Amino acid sequence: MSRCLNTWQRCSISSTPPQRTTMPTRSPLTSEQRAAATTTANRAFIVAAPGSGKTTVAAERFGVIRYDTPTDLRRILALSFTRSARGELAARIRRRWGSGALSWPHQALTLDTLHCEILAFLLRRQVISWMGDHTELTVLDTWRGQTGARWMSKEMDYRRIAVLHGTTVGSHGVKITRPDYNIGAKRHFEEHLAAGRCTHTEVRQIIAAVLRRAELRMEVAKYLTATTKAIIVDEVFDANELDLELVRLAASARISTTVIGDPWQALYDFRGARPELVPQLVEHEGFESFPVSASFRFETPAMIGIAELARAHRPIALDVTNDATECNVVLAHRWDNLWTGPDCILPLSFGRLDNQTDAAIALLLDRLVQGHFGHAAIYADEAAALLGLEPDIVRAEGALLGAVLETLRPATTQAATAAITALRAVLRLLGSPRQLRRMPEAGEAVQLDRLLALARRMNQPHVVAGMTVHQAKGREWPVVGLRLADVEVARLTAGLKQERFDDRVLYVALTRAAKKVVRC
Ligand SMILES: Nc1ncnc2c1ncn2[C@@H]1O[C@H](COP(=O)(O)OP(=O)(O)OP(=O)(O)O)[C@@H](O)[C@H]1O
Repeated sequence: MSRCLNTWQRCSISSTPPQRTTMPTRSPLTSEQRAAATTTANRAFIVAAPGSGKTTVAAERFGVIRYDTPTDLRRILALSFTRSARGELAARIRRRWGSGALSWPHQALTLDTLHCEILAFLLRRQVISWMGDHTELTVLDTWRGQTGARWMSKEMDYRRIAVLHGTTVGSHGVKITRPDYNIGAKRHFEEHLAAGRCTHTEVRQIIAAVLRRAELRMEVAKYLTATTKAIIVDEVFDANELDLELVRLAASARISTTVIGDPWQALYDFRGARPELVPQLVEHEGFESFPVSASFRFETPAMIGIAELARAHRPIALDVTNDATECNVVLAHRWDNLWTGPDCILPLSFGRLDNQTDAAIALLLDRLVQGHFGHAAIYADEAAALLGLEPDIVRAEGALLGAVLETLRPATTQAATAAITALRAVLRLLGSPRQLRRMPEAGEAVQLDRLLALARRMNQPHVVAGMTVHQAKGREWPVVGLRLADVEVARLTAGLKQERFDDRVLYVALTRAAKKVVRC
């Protein structure tokens, strides 16, 4: 759960100006990278191949604009689409320019956080009003677990969406277009709104409605112009229509606007990414283009060749390894593809948490992942939240989960059944208000399989981390293993096409390796 803060006061230019720090020395960039990072163009479009330094250039440009105009005290905003991408961009900015680079008012944000910030400003200023006159909202990632929420997949189902009636936020029923956790009953939905509670989806719906109305759009433009000198949007091909509309607004408000991306790496279809709209935006708004072509990631002729073949839509055949531990990481499109692989692959998640037993087993996985790799499993915090637990407390009491893992070690069905009983007791000890209910037979079989999969991995001398391509985006390793379904092998043989989503996933997977990519 994230609290939507009203950041107007924090961002107001009338508040304390940021500390001026000495500009650090810049690292060597290629002439293409330098031209892109230092351009004085007010609208810049940096289009680049994988490993050619998009994030490097984004971080460089952040500091160039931040430190080269000391008289303008408005913020520089580095924007990306997911928390992990935002984290990577912020880390690169700090590494390049020091931690002061992101001191107030300068920020690295997700687009979703920017939407929340704009909404909070509009509510504070009473440009629009929320049910119950809330000016601060609790913005959830999902409706899941909230009163009235259920999984909706049938086209005949209606879900509630947030709309603007005049300048007041209300709700409306619409048919389901994609399956998700939603609220169908007007009463439940509006009770949440009246309590100041919504998800990022409702925030996006309201901001989209605001931007469609000229007088309200003008208020957003005024807010952004008053607070923001420049925006730098990394991975712009992951933007949805609303994100692109905000970019358009910033550019037309004369805010320095830099967008950076590679059309081959657009992966966020589930968030409504519209990569095909980026060229139109760039052309209509008169962005100056800066290609960045030389790749620094690929250290071997084999990797340079694979990246070239992929972009040229030519067939690719990968070597197969029988020993996945020679890889630094193993990637797959879906979590299931990793769990059906060799036991030396330890995937960092089982995927979506559908019930409390899923969540409890995810905590066991977290304990195992922490032990092997020294960091959390993916969705571990969500698992704790679903069980009504604080992630820090779960981690502090890790020995309890460690003991449950030990009961699993014999890797038998009896051991797995005993582990579930032990897990119930541990959740009670940790203070979980939830109880693991008995599941239907099919569900229980899935959970026992998961526990046995954990047990087999506990008994491996070496394990290698497995993650999905979405998690790996923006990152790199020396040797990368891929778990491919037959249909994906066929796609590689046929030659990848940029306009196919599944092919772009394969492209991102192939291009994470510096030295070698193999099938395993
Ligand atoms: N001019 C340069 N000289 C040396 N190394 C560089 C240079 N520019 C980038 N690199 C290195 O190349 C690697 C890839 O850079 P970066 O991650 O910025 O590329 P990217 O285009 O964002 O990658 P991708 O989109 O494929 O994730 C990094 O290890 C980075 O440090």
